[in-house]
Amino acid sequence: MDYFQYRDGELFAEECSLSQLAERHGTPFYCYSRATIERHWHAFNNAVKDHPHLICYAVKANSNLAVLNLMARMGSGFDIVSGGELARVIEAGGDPAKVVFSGVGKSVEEMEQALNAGIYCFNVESEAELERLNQVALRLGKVAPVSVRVNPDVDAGTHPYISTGLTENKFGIPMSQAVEVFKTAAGLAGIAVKGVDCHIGSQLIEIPPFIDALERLLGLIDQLQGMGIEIEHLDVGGGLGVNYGDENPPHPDQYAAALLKKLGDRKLKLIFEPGRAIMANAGVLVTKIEYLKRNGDKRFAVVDAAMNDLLRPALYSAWQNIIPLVPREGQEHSYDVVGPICETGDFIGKNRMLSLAAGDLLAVRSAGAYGFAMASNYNSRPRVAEIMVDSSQDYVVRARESVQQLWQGEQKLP
Ligand SMILES: Cc1ncc(COP(=O)(O)O)c(C=O)c1O
Ligand SMILES: N[C@@H](CCCC[NH3+])C(=O)O
Repeated sequence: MDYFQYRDGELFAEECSLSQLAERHGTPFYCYSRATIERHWHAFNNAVKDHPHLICYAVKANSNLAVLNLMARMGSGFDIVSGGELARVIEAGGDPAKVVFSGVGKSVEEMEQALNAGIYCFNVESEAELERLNQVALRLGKVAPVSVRVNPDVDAGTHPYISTGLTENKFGIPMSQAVEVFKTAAGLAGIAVKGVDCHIGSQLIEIPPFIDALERLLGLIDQLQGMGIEIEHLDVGGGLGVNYGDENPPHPDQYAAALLKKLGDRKLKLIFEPGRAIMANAGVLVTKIEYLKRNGDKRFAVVDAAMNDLLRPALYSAWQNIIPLVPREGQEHSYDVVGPICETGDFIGKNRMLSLAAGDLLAVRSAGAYGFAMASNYNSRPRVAEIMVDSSQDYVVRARESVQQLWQGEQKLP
């Protein structure tokens, strides 16, 4: 079921015409579908409903307060990577007691903030971080709940920029050092060992790398339990991929079934940190064609959205589908869809067969995750509006930035 469908020759988001939204709110804008977000979250949650678990939505994928608030209403937990994300979760009504804190560079201030908020667990990524966390916790008279992120050294088979589970990546503690680090952790008065976690990469479209990682982690957990170090939960990270084109990733049901089978009769609580799988296909970026131009044989559609609004194509050569809001009859040509930014890498899509005219509106699909969240003001471009549709209602969940906001906080010399 796709909540972004053509009706009478026009693309809708749920019960809202995207062209009408463009007329009312201007372009470019992100549009998210509430029903899609909820369906994707429940797909994950239902996939493990018979096993103790917590879905911790990865806030980095899309941290809009309205999105986080929907998660909170469904009872979701959150995976955060900064104090800013923790503040957003709390502001959105999320429960800090369901927050796991990932990331290799937690500052003292972020540790204090998270300890005072009473988060569920710190996903610790190095021995140095463990020592710092211990000291901060002791100073505050608290005990920090900790899971150690282990780097299982498996090849996730994804883009090198979004692979995280190889020894050459900066994330986690190598498997060979894991037992020692757990022993250290168990002996620290400010630390309570709770779990083991990993996250091997993003946009994984096959199950075997997840299972390889899980096997290694279970071996470690069994070894730790044999040493008297009790492990309550296993956090398997995020990373489940989505269809941008024809990837055909496993459904959360298949993914969870494979994990649960491997888990056997172990009583570990399972934590998942999905980001993309919930948000990517719950959003589109709507943009208008400013100009069509030809340089020799090459045709360009110059649109009003750019790499500052959607970075994935420029950063990872990511492919996202581009479709017209109102398809027109007529000759198709191969276009590069490019933005107004002064960078050769500023493209949204290349070699797309489309029938276009200046002024047409296009939707870039699968833009709900790592879209607005990675937006910048490069070329002094105000960040675009974000709209959430809920059936026939639309809500501006983030207003388009004004030009004045661009220099907020800046000062000229006296
Ligand atoms: C620790 C951690 N958890 C969860 C995620 C979310 O990943 P995804 O959006 O691929 O589900 C990421 C990002 O890759 C991550 O680094
Ligand atoms: N931002 C990336 C994913 C990175 C995942 C963060 N750990 C993307 O758009 O695909």
